[in-house]
Amino acid sequence: MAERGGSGVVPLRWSGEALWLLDQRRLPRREAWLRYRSSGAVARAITAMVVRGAPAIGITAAFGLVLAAGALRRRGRAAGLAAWRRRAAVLAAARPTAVNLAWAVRRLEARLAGGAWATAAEARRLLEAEALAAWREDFEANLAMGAHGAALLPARGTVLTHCNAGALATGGYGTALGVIRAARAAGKDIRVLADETRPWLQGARLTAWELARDGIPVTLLADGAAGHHFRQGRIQAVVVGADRIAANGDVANKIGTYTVAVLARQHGVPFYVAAPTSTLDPGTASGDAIPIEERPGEEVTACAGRRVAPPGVPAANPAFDVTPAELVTAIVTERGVLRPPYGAAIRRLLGAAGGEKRP
Ligand SMILES: CSC[C@H]1O[C@H](OP(=O)(O)O)[C@H](O)[C@@H]1O
Repeated sequence: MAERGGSGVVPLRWSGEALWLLDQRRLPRREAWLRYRSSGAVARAITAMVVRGAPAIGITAAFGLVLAAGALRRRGRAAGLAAWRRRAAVLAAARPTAVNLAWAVRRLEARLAGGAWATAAEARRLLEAEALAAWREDFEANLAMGAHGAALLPARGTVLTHCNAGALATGGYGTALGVIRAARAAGKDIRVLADETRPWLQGARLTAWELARDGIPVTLLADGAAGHHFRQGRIQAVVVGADRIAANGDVANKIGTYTVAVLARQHGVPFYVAAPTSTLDPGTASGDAIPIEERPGEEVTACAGRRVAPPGVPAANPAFDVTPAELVTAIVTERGVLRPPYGAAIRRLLGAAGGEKRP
C-alpha cells in the first residue's frame, strides 16, 4: 500500500497473526522490526515510542485491538466485551495527547457493537477489517492532504518543518512531509529546513532520514537556530503536523512548535498545520484542555543516550505544546483547507461528514 504514490516507508506491518513495528528508537542507524502478539505489548511499545506520531499510533492501537480479540472468548458476550474494553482502555492510555488513540478505540468498539458476530473469531475478523480500513484511509488521506497542501506552497522556496510528521508518523506518505512530497511531485522546487527537535530528535533522526531517502533537499537545524533563518528571510513557509486539534483550532504538537509559530508570525511567514480529520477533536473546546504528556526528564538530561547534564539536575520534559489558533494560517485536511475562524470551519467540515467526527 505504501508503494503507491510516495515514500516506500511504513512504520508498521500486519501479518494477520502479529503486528510488526519498525523500531523508530533505532533509526537512522538501524532498521529493526519488532513483532507484537498482545495488546498489552503494543500499548507498551506506543508508550516507549517504538512507534510514534499521532496517526501511526492510532493505527497501531487499532491492530492492538485486533490482538485483544482473544478476550472475547470469555463465557458470555457481556463478559467478553468487558474484558476486551479493559484491554482497549490500556491502549487508549498509552499516551495522553494524541487524540488518535481514543479515535481508534471508539472506531473499533463501534464496529464490534454494530457487527454481527457470535464467536471471538468472527469478531476478530470484523476488527481486522476495520483496522486495515483505518490504515488504508489514513494513507489515502495523506495523499489527498498532500495535494491540498502542495497548492499552498510557492513554486520555489524553503519550508521549515518541526519534528517528524512523515510516513513514519502515519500510515505512510506523511502529513506535513506529505505536503512537501506532493509539492515536489508537482514540480515545485521546495527545499526543507528540519528542526532537530530535541529531546527525542525526531527531526534529526527521522525527518532527515525520510527526506534524504526520497532525494528531497533537507538541511538540519539546531532547535534554537530557526529564528536566525527567519530573520535572514530564508523561510517561505512552515508546515507541521498535529497530535490534537481542539474545537477552536488550537493545535497541540511537538514541543517547540509554538515557538516556531510565534517566529513565523513575527516574520510574516505562513504557518500551516497538516492533519487528517482523525486528529480533530471537537470534544475538546480549546488547547487549554488538551492533556500535555510529560515524559521522563532523563530524555532531556541526556542526548542520544549519553548524559549531558550534571547528575542530580532535574529536567522538565513536556512532549507537546499548544499553538493558539490565531497563529495558524491554515489547517490542511484530506477534505480541504480550513481557514479561520476555525471553530465554524471545523463544525462545517465535520457536519458535512455527517455529524460528529466518525468514531
Ligand atoms: C503526523 S502527526 C506527528 C506528530 O507526532 C509527533 O509527536 P511524537 O513523535 O512524540 O509522537 C509530533 O508532534 C508530530 O508532529
